[in-house]
Amino acid sequence: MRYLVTGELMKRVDQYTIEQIGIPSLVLMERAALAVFKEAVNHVKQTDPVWVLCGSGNNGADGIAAARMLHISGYKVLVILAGKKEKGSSEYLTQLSIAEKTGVDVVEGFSFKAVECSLLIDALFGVGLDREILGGHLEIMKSITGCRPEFTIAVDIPSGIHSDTGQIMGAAIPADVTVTFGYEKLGTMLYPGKEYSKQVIVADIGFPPESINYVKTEYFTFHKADTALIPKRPAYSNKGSFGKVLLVAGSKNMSGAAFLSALAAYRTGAGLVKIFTVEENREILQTELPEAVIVSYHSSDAEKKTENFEQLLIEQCEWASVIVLGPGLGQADYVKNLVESVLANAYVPVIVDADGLNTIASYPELTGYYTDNIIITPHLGEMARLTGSAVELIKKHLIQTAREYADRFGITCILKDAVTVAALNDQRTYVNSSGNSSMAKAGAGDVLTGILAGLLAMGLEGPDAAALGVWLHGLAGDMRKKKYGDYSLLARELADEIDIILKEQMRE
Ligand SMILES: NC(=O)C1=CN([C@@H]2O[C@H](COP(=O)(O)OP(=O)(O)OC[C@H]3O[C@@H](n4cnc5c(N)ncnc54)[C@H](OP(=O)(O)O)[C@@H]3O)[C@@H](O)[C@H]2O)[C@@H](O)CC1
Ligand SMILES: [K+]
Repeated sequence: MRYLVTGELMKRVDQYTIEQIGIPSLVLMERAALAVFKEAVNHVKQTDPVWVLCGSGNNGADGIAAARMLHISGYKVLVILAGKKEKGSSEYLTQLSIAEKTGVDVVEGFSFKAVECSLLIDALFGVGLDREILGGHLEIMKSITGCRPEFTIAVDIPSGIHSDTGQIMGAAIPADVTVTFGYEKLGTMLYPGKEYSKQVIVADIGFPPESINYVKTEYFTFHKADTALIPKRPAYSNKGSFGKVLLVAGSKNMSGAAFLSALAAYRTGAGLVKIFTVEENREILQTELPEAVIVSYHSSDAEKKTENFEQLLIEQCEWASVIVLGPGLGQADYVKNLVESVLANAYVPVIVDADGLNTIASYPELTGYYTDNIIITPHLGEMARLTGSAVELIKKHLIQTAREYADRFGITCILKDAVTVAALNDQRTYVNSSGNSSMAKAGAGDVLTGILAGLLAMGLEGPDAAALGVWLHGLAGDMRKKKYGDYSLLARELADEIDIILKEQMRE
């Protein structure tokens, strides 16, 4: 697991380390600058022109220190100061004084045109950026990016990217590499900041582990080693040992979503998967996935809410150890009865997706059935319908939107986008770092619900299953992309990749 921080949390880590632990600010800064210097020398020769754009805060101070290291090592470096010197932080003034005494070339402002820059070190704004960039700062950013530096290293975070949301604050400087300090910032994990940051290197500059415990960040992501969280399968077991997944899914002419979700639940390790669907789907699903148990109903009975239908549905809910509600249900009138009955009769984890969510959006009173057993998996459009907010606004505030909705109802909300975030019902927030655009395909969401169901069926706790499921789903996409590229992925192949991930996991 990797901790992530907002700008504010990072400042508190700095502060704690400096004030409580006693490591001087300039010592941290020296290590930060050294990390930037080490990256810089990988990209230029001593004769290449290097520019270091510096703001007047501590991000700028990092930049000046890195410039001094390059200068002492014989590189051709020019420090460009933006903003007012006299407003500079004390570290900035110290670094500037050292740079001047060591003979570093320093200019104030930027007035040259059509000159070459082999490497730009961007130290204009770090986590201190807290408002829209205007005036002189905006001008200098435009002029410098207009010179098209061959390679850019961002110090801590690309200048102009908000460290909490990844949003562009008026303008931003795109980087080829971002050297960030201590912990990765949310702003480099979320789009468009993720794209501006490109490759992110997290440099250890000496923050002691207690500093992150002290600030108690709720944000985290996973990496490869975290697949170890997948429950082991003991030898002395049977199909009942690994949980029973009930999929309430599919409608007339829509069986694909139910199939994909069921397949993924089995591939992830569930012992038994049952699909509760309309009679019209019985044959096709039995043919496509004979391993699944099919229980069917007539939509007319669901519409009338007949006693037999209710009884049948209650029996399925009692049988299940986890329920998926929604894939391919459609939006016919009877679906409301179906969704309501499942929500009312389920006492196990329920993953609500797709038309399950659209139904709740159409009948908001159904949120009255939400319990801490509920995991919802909306994409942006579904989230917009649930909250009444515009997609564009949600996109800009992914974490905040998911968090607010999850907290309001005490549920887990997995908000799916190019970077999926999961506001867990134990207050932690997972920000996904796996996955790629080849997964933007029909059916990929159904595979996710199946993976989540499989993990829950095997006994993983709701919040852990939610985060791990999202991670595995993206990892499957990344593995597939490595083998076959960007374009041709089919959703079912994600389920096949899960198979390979689990096999590797067993080997380790
Ligand atoms: N010891 C430490 O603490 C360590 C810190 N480290 C480094 O420090 C960085 C954080 O430094 P920081 O807090 O000084 O803020 P920074 O990002 O440089 O911003 C500068 C100032 O810009 C201003 N400003 C904001 N928005 C603006 C706008 N739109 N347009 C114009 N001005 C604007 C605002 O000042 P204001 O104008 O509000 O007074 C703000 O204070 C961090 O990212 C890391 O690189 C590392 O070395 C590790 C050790
Ligand atoms: K920066």
